[in-house]
Amino acid sequence: MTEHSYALGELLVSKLGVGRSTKETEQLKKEISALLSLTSEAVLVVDAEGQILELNQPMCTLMQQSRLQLLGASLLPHIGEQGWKQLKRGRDFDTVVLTPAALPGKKENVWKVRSKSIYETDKLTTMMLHITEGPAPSKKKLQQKRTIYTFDDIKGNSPSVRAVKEQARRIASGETTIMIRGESGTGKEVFAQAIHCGSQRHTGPFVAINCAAIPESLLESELFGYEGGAFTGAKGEGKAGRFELAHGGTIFLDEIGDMSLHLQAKLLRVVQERKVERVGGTQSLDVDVRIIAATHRNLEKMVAEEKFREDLYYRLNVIPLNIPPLRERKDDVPILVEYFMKKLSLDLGRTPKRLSQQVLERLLAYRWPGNIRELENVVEHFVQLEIGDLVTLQSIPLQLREQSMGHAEAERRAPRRHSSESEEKESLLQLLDQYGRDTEGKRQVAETLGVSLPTLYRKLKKWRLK
Ligand SMILES: Nc1ncnc2c1ncn2[C@@H]1O[C@H](COP(=O)(O)OP(=O)(O)OP(=O)(O)O)[C@@H](O)[C@H]1O
Repeated sequence: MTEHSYALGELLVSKLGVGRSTKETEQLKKEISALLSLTSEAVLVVDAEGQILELNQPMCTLMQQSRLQLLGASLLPHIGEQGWKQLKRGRDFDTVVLTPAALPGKKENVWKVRSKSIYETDKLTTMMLHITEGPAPSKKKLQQKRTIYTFDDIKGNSPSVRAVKEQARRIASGETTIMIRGESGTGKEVFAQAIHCGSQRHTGPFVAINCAAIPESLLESELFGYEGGAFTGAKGEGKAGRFELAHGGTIFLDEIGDMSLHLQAKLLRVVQERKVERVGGTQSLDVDVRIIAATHRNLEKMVAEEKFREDLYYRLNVIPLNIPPLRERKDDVPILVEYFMKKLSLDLGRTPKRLSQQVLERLLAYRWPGNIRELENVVEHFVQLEIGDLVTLQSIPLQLREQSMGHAEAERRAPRRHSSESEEKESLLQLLDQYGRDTEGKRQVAETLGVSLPTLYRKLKKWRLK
């Protein structure tokens, strides 16, 4: 036992030892100290105000302070007022996930705290806390658990979103092919999922494929499957394509405008006949699928330039659904912020934070080139990195600091905007200027926009910004 652990919280014993003789108190002191030193788990005792009465060495290591510094100090600076309230609200042995005040090099970690409270005539006197530290669950992990979106999950109250939701609800129950148009991150896949859920096919599979994210050479076999031995590296037993996998359900063909003319021809056959032929195969398989396609590209222009087949365009564009970009429905920003704040805080075991008026104004003035996906990322940044309860201008991400402009300025610039495509180029240029054009800069731009690095490179190539 160390010299310090003998000190064993004079404070603790002075509380627990009330009414005992000095000898008994001394004995109790030693026993508690010995007990805590026996475990390699981090354990802490606090009083009803959060003052640290006793703790063991593993707890000191976790808090990165010496025992002398911690004894008698308050726990509140380490877990925040909100964290303390959460703990006091929790029931005995519940696990409460708290964000510790940033410890050097451990910004992303959380504390899982189990507690046992001691009362004296209904009044809380002491709390025993057992703490384990671990990484916060990643957003990716949480998204893997994500269930499929329904219309109720599509947030936003602006007239344009209400209208498109209403239109989507009406067409969901049919079998018609749908073309969803909208910039990256506006929620095209979210709408496609909601339509699937609102259709007769909701018990069948929803299969999505991003035609821009998969190299041309692999896309064909991904979509249509292949027979064993069709090419070098092909699995012996062959593989079903996404169309086969979507049998009885819905297939979502994202970024359809990025498909090569060769594959467009193959796709046309499936769209017309609902039959697929695996690569290297000779038989046609019937597939019962509803097709929802999506793109952010100007397909009409592509058809005029003979980059997209006209016949396929008409086959796919039976019912067009246009999702407006976020900058055209700024009324939705506060609603979406609140929604993501609640959802991500819950997912990540954090306490929801409020936004200062200035931060809200910045969010409203920003142009959101990455749309709702970017907004979700910004809110996640607040949840993960802001320690206090209030998000202030100091903790907003870089792109909001430098790119946003006042309302008046935004209004003044609005009429000069061109098509959404050249908007995209302009936004990319701004972000590249901001983060730099080296690999790290590009990685940050991709993260800001919520797209993968290959997608960003594709966009840069498209706009000759490489
Ligand atoms: N109306 C909405 N309500 C709630 N969340 C939304 C809404 N729209 C989009 N999202 C969120 O934004 C994220 C991006 O949406 P989605 O993947 O559907 O965009 P997209 O338009 O298909 O993008 P891309 O073209 O880049 O594939 C989703 O993960 C979802 O969390």
